[in-house]
Amino acid sequence: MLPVCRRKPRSLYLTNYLLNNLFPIFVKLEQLHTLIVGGGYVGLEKISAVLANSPQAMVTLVAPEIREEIRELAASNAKVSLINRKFEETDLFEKDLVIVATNDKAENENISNLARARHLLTNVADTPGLCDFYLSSVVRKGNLKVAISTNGMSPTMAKRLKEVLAEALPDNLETAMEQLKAVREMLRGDFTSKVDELNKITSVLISRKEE
Ligand SMILES: C[C@@]1(CC(=O)O)C2=NC(=C\c3[nH]c(c(CCC(=O)O)c3CC(=O)O)Cc3[nH]c(c(CC(=O)O)c3CCC(=O)O)/C=C3\N/C(=C\2)[C@@H](CCC(=O)O)[C@]3(C)CC(=O)O)/[C@H]1CCC(=O)O
Ligand SMILES: NC(=O)c1ccc[n+]([C@@H]2O[C@H](COP(=O)([O-])OP(=O)(O)OC[C@H]3O[C@@H](n4cnc5c(N)ncnc54)[C@H](O)[C@@H]3O)[C@@H](O)[C@H]2O)c1
Repeated sequence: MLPVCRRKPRSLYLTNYLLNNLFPIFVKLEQLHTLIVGGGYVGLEKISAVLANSPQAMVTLVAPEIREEIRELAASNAKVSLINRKFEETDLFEKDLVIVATNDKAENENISNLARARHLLTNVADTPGLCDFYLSSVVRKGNLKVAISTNGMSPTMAKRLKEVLAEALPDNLETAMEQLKAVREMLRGDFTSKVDELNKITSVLISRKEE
């Protein structure tokens, strides 16, 4: 009989990871303060991505010119503030994350250096080499969220894969997750026996090829 939980030796995972060293995390943006610098097309793309995932995120956006769509987002969201001028270093005070998206490459680098000196996690939209983190393409099915990155190689590929995965993942996953949550809360016993039980119940989800 196959064991319920058959993990590959860790070294095999490590060889696969060598190509892409990004560490994926899921961030609670409503507990942080995000600064976006730039209010053009890319500023709009980034604030839309932030709010689509974290509608309660606290966001400040600074730019001398701010697109109308961003103004509309801010008008309907009390946690979004707009500052209508060029970036100043004081904008970095009390921020946790910074997304830099002006159309001035040298200024983007300057802002990223100031942010880095303050140990702020920074994304510079036009320069992957200056980014501490990348935004990802996101597939959402209820509580399930799958984030995709191509290691900066092709955002278009990430966007397409999102569409493929959104279609491939079944819609009833939410019900399955709710039931598993209920089982998880009901299970008694030590941690190991709970993990064994949950793995047994979910083994039907994985169709393994017999070796
Ligand atoms: C996933 C997504 C998330 C989001 O932004 O929310 C995202 N870009 C998206 C779309 C997109 N961006 C671009 C195109 C045009 C076609 C193309 O170039 O492919 C399209 C496609 C489109 O819009 O259709 C242009 C582009 N993007 C970057 C550069 C600079 C460079 O590469 O040098 C340039 C060239 C600028 C120029 O030439 O002027 C850089 C980055 N873009 C990233 C994320 C990070 C890497 C993600 C990864 O690891 O895969 C990274 C490194 C930094 C970052 O921005 O965080 C979002 C998909 C949303 C969705 O799922 O619908
Ligand atoms: N990462 C991505 O997904 C991606 C996609 C496309 C383009 N880009 C790059 O992003 C950059 C911005 O593109 P865009 O289309 O948004 O440009 P845009 O011209 O539409 O907007 C530029 C914005 O930057 C603001 N700005 C300029 N100087 C500023 C300063 N000192 N302080 C604050 N704000 C300032 C302007 O007021 C304006 O709001 C370009 O360099 C482009 O190559 C990145």
